[in-house]
Amino acid sequence: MRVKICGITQSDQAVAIASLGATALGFICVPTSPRYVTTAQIQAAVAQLPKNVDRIGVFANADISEISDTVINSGLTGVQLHGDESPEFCDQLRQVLPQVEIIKALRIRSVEHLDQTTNYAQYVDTLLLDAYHPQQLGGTGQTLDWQMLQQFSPGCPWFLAGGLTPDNIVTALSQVKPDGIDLSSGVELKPGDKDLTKVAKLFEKLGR
Ligand SMILES: O=C(O)c1ccccc1N[C@@H]1O[C@H](COP(=O)(O)O)[C@@H](O)[C@H]1O
Repeated sequence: MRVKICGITQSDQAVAIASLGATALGFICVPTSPRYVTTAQIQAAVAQLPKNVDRIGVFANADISEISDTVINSGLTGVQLHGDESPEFCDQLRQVLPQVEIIKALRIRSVEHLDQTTNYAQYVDTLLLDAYHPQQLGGTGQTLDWQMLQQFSPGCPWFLAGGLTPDNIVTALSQVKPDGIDLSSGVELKPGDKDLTKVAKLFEKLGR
């Protein structure tokens, strides 16, 4: 199972988290986020990472040229679209960045909202389900209703996100069978400052 730790702002923490076992690291490219990092900061972190660790840039309602410039200049291997991007937008982005993993994040309000995942499965590599928050786009620490996701099988690989922590991950994975998990605020001291003790506890709980 893939394990993505998101909201990395410091190169030394990126290296430490990769060596603890993360298979992907996420960098927030949304300027309003307290976890926002510049292209130069991503470049500095990425330069020190082993090649087998995926480097994902998180965007929300950015235009294709901005995403493409950031990917090319910082060495990202994937993009996570966390805003209101349409399936057509995902398809256009894929034409521009054919080698880059496209992850569409959907913020799920209720079981009915799960239906929209079918519109995206053919245009993206991976889906990511996050909890809905009326004011914030992500990094909220709010969990999804895991029971509602017991039968979830979108036709492409998917990440479970939203309020996951070392303390609730075993319960979450006893109910849901995603291809990957994504954690941010649940392994932080404060926004953008990862707690390496919590990250180590996560991998211990995962039996790795
Ligand atoms: O973390 C942020 O600040 C952020 C800002 C804008 C879009 C997405 C963001 N984070 C993503 O939110 C989910 C869940 O985070 P949490 O575990 O509930 O704290 C995660 O995928 C982050 O990539």
